[in-house]
Amino acid sequence: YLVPVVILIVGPATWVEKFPEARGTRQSPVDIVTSRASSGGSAPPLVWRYSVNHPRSVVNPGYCWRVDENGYDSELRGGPLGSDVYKLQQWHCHWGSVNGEGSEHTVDGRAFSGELHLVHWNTSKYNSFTEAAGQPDGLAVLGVLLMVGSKHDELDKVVRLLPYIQHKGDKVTFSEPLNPANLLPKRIAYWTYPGSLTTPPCTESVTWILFKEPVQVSAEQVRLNLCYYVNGKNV
Ligand SMILES: CC#CCNS(=O)(=O)c1cc(S(N)(=O)=O)ccc1C(=O)O
Ligand SMILES: [Zn+2]
Repeated sequence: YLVPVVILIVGPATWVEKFPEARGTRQSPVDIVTSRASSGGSAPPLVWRYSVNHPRSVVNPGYCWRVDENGYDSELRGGPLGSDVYKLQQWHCHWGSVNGEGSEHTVDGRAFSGELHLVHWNTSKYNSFTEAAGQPDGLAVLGVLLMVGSKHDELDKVVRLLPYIQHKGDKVTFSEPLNPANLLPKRIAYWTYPGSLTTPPCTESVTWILFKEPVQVSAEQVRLNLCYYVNGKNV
């Protein structure tokens, strides 16, 4: 008695069929092999400024949760970004289906419980986020590795809203003051490399800046993210 087996192959292995960029030469994420990283030499300091008191929207785009900055002003400059100034467009989080895995980047083969991405676009050279997202120097993404530890109060301003965006396309707007700078680690040492979006269209338009120091989130905050992921609600 043969049981019909249907194997649905989705995910990175099939992306190249629909998104040719996915077979490029600067694809992300990568494993950071720390022994092969060169020192930053005389790169200028990386500096950022974010607006705090403006309405933001939390959206369920289907691959995690995303906070839109709604065009309010901000600046990221210096470090590997040359003389260009970048502006924060959105920030989002990647979680795994079980604790202890879920980050996109790994460090010496080690995965973390999640990874926060703050997506900025080059306002010195381009007129819109969409235009910048198609250019090799168009985007700069700050990556923050997440590990289980103490509760993260700033991130909790978003995590507590997740029950209201349980399905793909759901959106909730909030006005509580929030400073994205508080999502970053205290020690700002980072690895940087030219890469791509980690999900389709996998465009090779991202200067990745991944902070070395993980940030702690509580087990409950991981569980809250997982429960929506595990129940197939794609948050
Ligand atoms: C036009 C265009 C575009 C890409 N948008 S994004 O850069 O916010 C992004 C960035 C990333 S990531 N993980 O590379 O930062 C993932 C997903 C998205 C997305 O919303 O599609
Ligand atoms: Zn991301």
